[in-house]
Parts: sequence; C-alpha cells; structure tokens
Amino acid sequence: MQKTLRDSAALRWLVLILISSLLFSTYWFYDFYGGIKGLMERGMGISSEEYGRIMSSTTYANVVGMIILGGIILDRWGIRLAGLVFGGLSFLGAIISAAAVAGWFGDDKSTMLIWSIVGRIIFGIGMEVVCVMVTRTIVKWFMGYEMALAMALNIGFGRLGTAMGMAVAPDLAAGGFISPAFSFAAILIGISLVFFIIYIFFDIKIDKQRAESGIVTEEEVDEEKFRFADFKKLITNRSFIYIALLCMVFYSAVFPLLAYAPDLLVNKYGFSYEMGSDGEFLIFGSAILGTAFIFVLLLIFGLSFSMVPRAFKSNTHKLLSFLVISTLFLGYVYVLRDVFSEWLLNGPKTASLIPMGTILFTPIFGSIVDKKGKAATLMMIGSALLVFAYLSLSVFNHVYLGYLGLISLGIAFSLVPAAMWPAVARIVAENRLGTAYGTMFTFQNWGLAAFFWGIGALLDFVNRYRLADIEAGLTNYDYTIPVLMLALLGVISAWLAYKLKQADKLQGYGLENPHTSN
Ligand SMILES: N[C@@H](Cc1c[nH]cn1)C(=O)NCC(=O)O
Repeated sequence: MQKTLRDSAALRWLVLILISSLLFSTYWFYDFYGGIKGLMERGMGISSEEYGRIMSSTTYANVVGMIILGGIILDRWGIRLAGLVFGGLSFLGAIISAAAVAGWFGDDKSTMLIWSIVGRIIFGIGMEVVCVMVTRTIVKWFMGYEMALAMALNIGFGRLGTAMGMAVAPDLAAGGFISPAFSFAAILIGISLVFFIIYIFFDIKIDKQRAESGIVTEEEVDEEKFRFADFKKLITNRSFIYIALLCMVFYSAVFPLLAYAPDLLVNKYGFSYEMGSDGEFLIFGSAILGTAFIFVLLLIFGLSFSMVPRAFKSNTHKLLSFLVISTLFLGYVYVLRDVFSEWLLNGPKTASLIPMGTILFTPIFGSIVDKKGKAATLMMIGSALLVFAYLSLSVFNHVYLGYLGLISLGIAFSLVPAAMWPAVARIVAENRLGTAYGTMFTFQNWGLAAFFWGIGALLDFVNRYRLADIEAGLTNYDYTIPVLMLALLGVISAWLAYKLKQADKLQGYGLENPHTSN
C-alpha cells in the first residue's frame, strides 16, 4: 500500500509536538491564576469569592452543553477549521482577560472583574473543545502506532503547562504587577496557534494522500462522532453513570484545589509567594528561563522513568536502564539541592510539583492497570488518598504532614485518571467514545463550576470577621473548612468507585481484569 506521512515516525512525533503545544498553552492559561491568587486579590481589589467566580466562569458555557455542541461542530467542520476556530476562541478569551487586568476596559474593580469573567468564559469554550480536537488528531496520526505513548506525552505536555504556569506566574508578576503574567500566558496560546497553522499543512497533505490511496478520510470516519441515540444509551447505563459521576466529583476535588493550593500553603504554613534570590536558578541571567529549564528536565526524567525501562524486554536491561536514569536524577537533584530546598518553602513552586508528579506516576499506574487490572479498586484507593490528603491539609497543622498530603494528592491525581480513562473504553463501545468523553467532560464542568466558586465563597464566609485584617496583612485566611469540604468529595468519590465496582460485577465489563487478557 502507498505510504502516507503518518508512516514516518519523525513526522508523527513532529505532529505530536505541534498539536500538544496547544494543550501546553491552554492548560497553562487554565491554571496559572492559582500561582498569583493573592497578587490578583491585591492588584484588582477582589475577594476570594470573586476570584472563585472568575475561575468558575471558565465552565459556564460548558455547563450548558458547549463541549457536546463543540464535538458536533468538530464532526462537521473537521480538525482544521474547528481547531482554528476553537483555538482562536481560547486565544481571544485569553487576550480579553489580559486586557481586563491591564485596565484597558477601565481600571475600576467591577469593570476588571466583568471583563475577566467574559475572557474566561470565551477561553473555556475554546479550551475544552481544543482538548477533544487534539485527542482526535492523535488518533488520526497514531492509530496502529504508538498511540498510548502519544496520549501519555500529550497529557504530560498539558500537566507541564499547569505546573509551569503556576510556578512561573509569580516571577512574571514580580513587584505585584499581574498584567505581564496574563500577557505572557495569552502570547503562549498565540504561539501554539501558529504551531497549529503549521500542522494544518501536514493535515491537508495526509488527507490528500489518504484520499489517493483509498484510505478513509477524517470526514468518513464516524467512530468518534457525537450521536444523540448513543447519548440516551449511555445515560441509562449504570456503570457509565457511576464513572461519569466519579469523573465529576473527583475532578471537582482536584482542579479547583489547584487554583487555591499556592494560597493555601502561603496562608496555612507561612510559605512565600515570591521567590527569594536563593531559590532562583538563572539561565542567561533569567530566573524564568531557569525555572523553565528545571521543569523541562523534570518532564524528561518523569517520562524516562516511566517509558525507558518498559521499552526493554529483558529484566536485566530494564533494571540497568532504571539505575542509570535514577543516578542521573539523583545528580540533578543534588546539583539543584539549594534551589529545591527554597522551592519547598514557596507556595506556587511547591504546589506546581503536584501536576509535575503526575507526569511520572500516571504512566506507571497506567501500566499497572494494563497488567494487573483492578481499575475500580484503584479508583477507590485514589479517592481514599484524596481524603487523607485533605485531612492532612486541613485539620492538622504540621508542615511535614502537609507535604505528605500534597504527595498523596499527586498520587491520587495520577492513579484515578490512569484507571478511569481506559475503564471508559471498556464500558463504552469504541464508536461511542466521542459521545462518552463529551458527556463526561460536561458533567465534570458542572462540578468544577460549583467548586471553583464554592471554595472561594466558603473561604470568605468562614473568615468573614477577619477579612479586614487579612487585607491589611495582619492575619491569614483559615482554609480548614473549605479543604474539609473537599475531603467530603473524596469520600463521595470512593463510594462512587465502590458502586462502579458493584455495577461492573453485574454488567461484566471486566474493569477488574488485566487489559492483557483481552
Ligand atoms: N476536561 C479536560 C481538560 C481540562 C483540564 N483542566 C480542566 N479541563 C480534562 O479534564 N482532561 C483530563 C485531565 O486529567 O486533564
């Protein structure tokens, strides 16, 4: 058969980098606010509830079905046009948000707040559909090749965006000026759109080649398309209902926490927001470049740990490669020991290690699920870890228990997604997967809408008699009750995972069986 562009490994990986840049930049924009929550409150004069409202507004359009509509549009228009339109929307939303905090629409609090919300709503419409579009593009190029690896790398780029956004935003907002952090994040989306436009040339070419060689084109492949008949079937399937609810409750306990985690560490343990010079690693005199370099190396180590030993067949080679990577990693930690010890006392840098840790752990747990199964049990364990994490970060006050809580949160954030997404593919037939993911992300956005806002509102409420002192810098926010509320979500997640396990026993999808037995 005639070869197409996707038969070249180099081109496949080039395509992955071009399109994953969109995930990197949109995840960055989604999450960087967490690193500068305190600075936003001071700079814009907003409360925690108003900060929560801005974060929550990202989900508003998705709550009323935008992801599903976006999926239908993606089916009709195809990757190129839909990618440009929805990528363009996320860029537009980011520009509006950056203009809002720069005071372009007016520098009074309510104008800045309203336009920040408008910006986030538009950004949110684009971002979620971009995620679906990028996944489709990976399927188009990697089906029959290294698809699982490509998906893991793609989500790794997203998590890197989250981590770097949280860690670098305070450096960009040095001196309390938040505007550069917003402009930088918006420019990143613009750059990734340029990468996407470059990708379009490859997309046109491969479609032409596939048409010439008689391979079905994107428009003809309807496996991933949204169908209302499928939707009806899905929402009457017990196992799907439990896993979709689990997706909503679990992510509601994790994504919103990321938006508050740096501020929690600053307020509860007295961590810093801005980095002292001891914690800076300079490259060409730039701390931002230095931080980016440290993160990229962490990403490379994370991926090497999880991918390289697995690539060898013999156990000796596996062990040898693991030892080599471990030695290099220890050398890296040793050289940067002074920087890391400062980072562990800085709110945004410490919180950014949660998404960074998932890059290492998610593929490891993914391969455990492949080999041993136990997907529903692992989701129960991941949810229980959330409960432990949030109890450690709320009712106890010891900083070491706090670190342990953050590590548990990182493990839970790796374990549940690693077990959940392949489990969906077992419950739902392949030709209904697009509909299933669109439905699950819609449910997820309902929860996110409530908890992005809810944490901020509850924080203001429980601290209502001390708000003036907090603003004056005389005392700190008490995060105990809002974080305890998230522990409750962990309990509900564990219960839903248990119900899923029971439903699976009745329906026989084999969620507890290894994937290799199929
Ligand atoms: N809905 C997507 C994308 C996303 C990321 N942050 C907020 N929305 C999603 O949840 N993807 C799965 C993941 O684990 O990132």
